[in-house]
Amino acid sequence: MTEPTTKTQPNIAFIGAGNMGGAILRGLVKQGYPASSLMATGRDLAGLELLAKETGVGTTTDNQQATAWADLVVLGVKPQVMQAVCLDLTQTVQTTKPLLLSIAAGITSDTLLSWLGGKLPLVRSMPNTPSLLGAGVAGLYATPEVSQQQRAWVEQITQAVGQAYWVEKEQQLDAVTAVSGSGPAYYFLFTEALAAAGEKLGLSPELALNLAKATAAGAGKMLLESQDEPAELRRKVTSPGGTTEQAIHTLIEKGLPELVELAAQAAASRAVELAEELKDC
Ligand SMILES: NC(=O)C1=CN([C@@H]2O[C@H](COP(=O)(O)OP(=O)(O)OC[C@H]3O[C@@H](n4cnc5c(N)ncnc54)[C@H](OP(=O)(O)O)[C@@H]3O)[C@@H](O)[C@H]2O)C=CC1
Ligand SMILES: O=C(O)[C@@H]1CCC=N1
Repeated sequence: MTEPTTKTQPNIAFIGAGNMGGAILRGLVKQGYPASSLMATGRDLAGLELLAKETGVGTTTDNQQATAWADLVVLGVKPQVMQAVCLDLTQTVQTTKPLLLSIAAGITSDTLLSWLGGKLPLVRSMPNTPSLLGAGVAGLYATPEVSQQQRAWVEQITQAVGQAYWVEKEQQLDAVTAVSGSGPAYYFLFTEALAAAGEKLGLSPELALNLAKATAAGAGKMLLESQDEPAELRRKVTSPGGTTEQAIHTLIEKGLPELVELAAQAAASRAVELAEELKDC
């Protein structure tokens, strides 16, 4: 067995560097993480070449080779291919005992470890794509085998691309998925809908989209930077008897809060379903 390393900047292999894994990897490179300590794998050689050119990281189609080199292995493939990827890595990880970091929705640590051949230090993370811009947020859950040093690695990497929050119970990651993992898509949908509404009110498509996008970005910045709670920020836009009041009244009367709750419940339920579907496939 390899001795646990005390490195402060571990070698990190991304097994799959697509939308999410690629966002974290690019975020790390932007934050100055040494490219020589990063490696990405995939099946598409041309895509890997482009990634290597853009970021300077090492690339390979050989998952075992990347895993054997790494102190920390990010499992960044889709849930549906995770089992095959893990089974192929069993011997390597049981020999070198790296820290595993799964970003897959749903799949539990028990299932992942059963595919990886038994006990290993494993963290499950639920990140989101704004990580690409250093504006991500992730929920993290660690299995008992994860050392303090390994927790520190995960925090360092996660905080290089955004905020990191540990959860006590693994199940809570499904709620994190429903709120922040999938969440960017909800805000994008709202922006699309607001832009479409602007068009219907007579704006050009370009202007309507620019207004909706800039408003989402400005509101997001206020949410992060203001001392006020969201409800207070909303109150400050809402003049009594004014225009906002009418819009907010319509959104609430037509059930936006209930709709959001239903959507989040659907996402969390899907995470549970995915875990069940994939457990024995
Ligand atoms: N997208 C998101 O917003 C979020 C996604 N996640 C999770 O991240 C994971 C990946 O999702 P996402 O990034 O969207 O998916 P993508 O399809 O964008 O990325 C998956 C990557 O895996 C690579 N891949 C597929 N098979 C293999 C293999 N056998 N060996 C190595 N690499 C492989 C693909 O590259 P190639 O085609 O070259 O093989 C691809 O780049 C999922 O488990 C998802 O639940 C979590 C939070 C947010
Ligand atoms: O849609 C998905 O399943 C993944 C997980 C969270 C965001 N994207």
